[in-house]
Amino acid sequence: MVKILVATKNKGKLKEIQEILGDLPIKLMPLPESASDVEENGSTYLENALIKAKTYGQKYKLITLADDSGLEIDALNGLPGIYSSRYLGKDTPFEEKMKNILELMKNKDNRKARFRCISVLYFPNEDKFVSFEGVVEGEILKEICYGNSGFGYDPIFKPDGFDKSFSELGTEIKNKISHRSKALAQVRDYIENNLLGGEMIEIKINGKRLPANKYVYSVFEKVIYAILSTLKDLPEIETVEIKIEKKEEK
Ligand SMILES: O=P(O)(O)OP(=O)(O)OP(=O)(O)OC[C@H]1O[C@@H](n2cnc3c(O)ncnc32)[C@H](O)[C@@H]1O
Ligand SMILES: [Mg+2]
Repeated sequence: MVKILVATKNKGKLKEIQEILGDLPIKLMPLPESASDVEENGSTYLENALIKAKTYGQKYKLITLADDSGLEIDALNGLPGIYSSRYLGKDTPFEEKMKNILELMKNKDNRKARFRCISVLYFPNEDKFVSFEGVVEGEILKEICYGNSGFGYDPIFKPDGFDKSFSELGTEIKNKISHRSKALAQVRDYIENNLLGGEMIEIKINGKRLPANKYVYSVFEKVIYAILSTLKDLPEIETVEIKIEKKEEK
């Protein structure tokens, strides 16, 4: 089974990634508790996501998924943006960070904001990566609205089209519309098409189905054809069919 290391130290992020990609036939591996911190000193989300993905991917020698994300507030010229984690200090409680933001936003009419997420999938053997972006537009609320879920700045962010904070809306709704879920939808497509084999090959022998995906098929192609050509010549085998199906678009 394909193993993917989820390179985040943020438990809220990890939980969302597990919820969003959990149904894929892959094994998502969290970082060991002992994994050391990395300094996210890049100047873009992509650079920071790559620092995390490469550091842990090379260390643990696994395909690695990392994301760098942030809350961009128009009235604050895009801040905290890529500094979202470090804003007022990395270990400062989020309540304090949010109170500070609400104070700075006190007299601002323009409350437009967005969460942005850049997800990176890194392949240590080839030293290659793919990256995907997701954005959710919304507004900064006038007060902190805690709900039962979410993390970070969720209690002060209201996505467009809803009248509650991300924390109050709950995980199910957040995971359908969030920046992270939009980036991860593309990660999912990439995994399905490139690591799992997007096309299914179906082999029927005497009408009985023997399914295998394109990856299995590509590895065993020659063997399968050799077996099939042998089977074909056996008197008890009536038909041997090979059908390649395109997976339906979601
Ligand atoms: O780097 P890792 O270990 O993944 O965890 P982190 O919390 O440091 O994550 P980032 O470097 O991506 O920093 C993003 C900051 O923005 C916050 N953030 C990211 N996604 C969020 C979300 O979906 N809801 C609320 N806050 C979020 C998060 O709490 C961080 O403070
Ligand atoms: Mg971080």
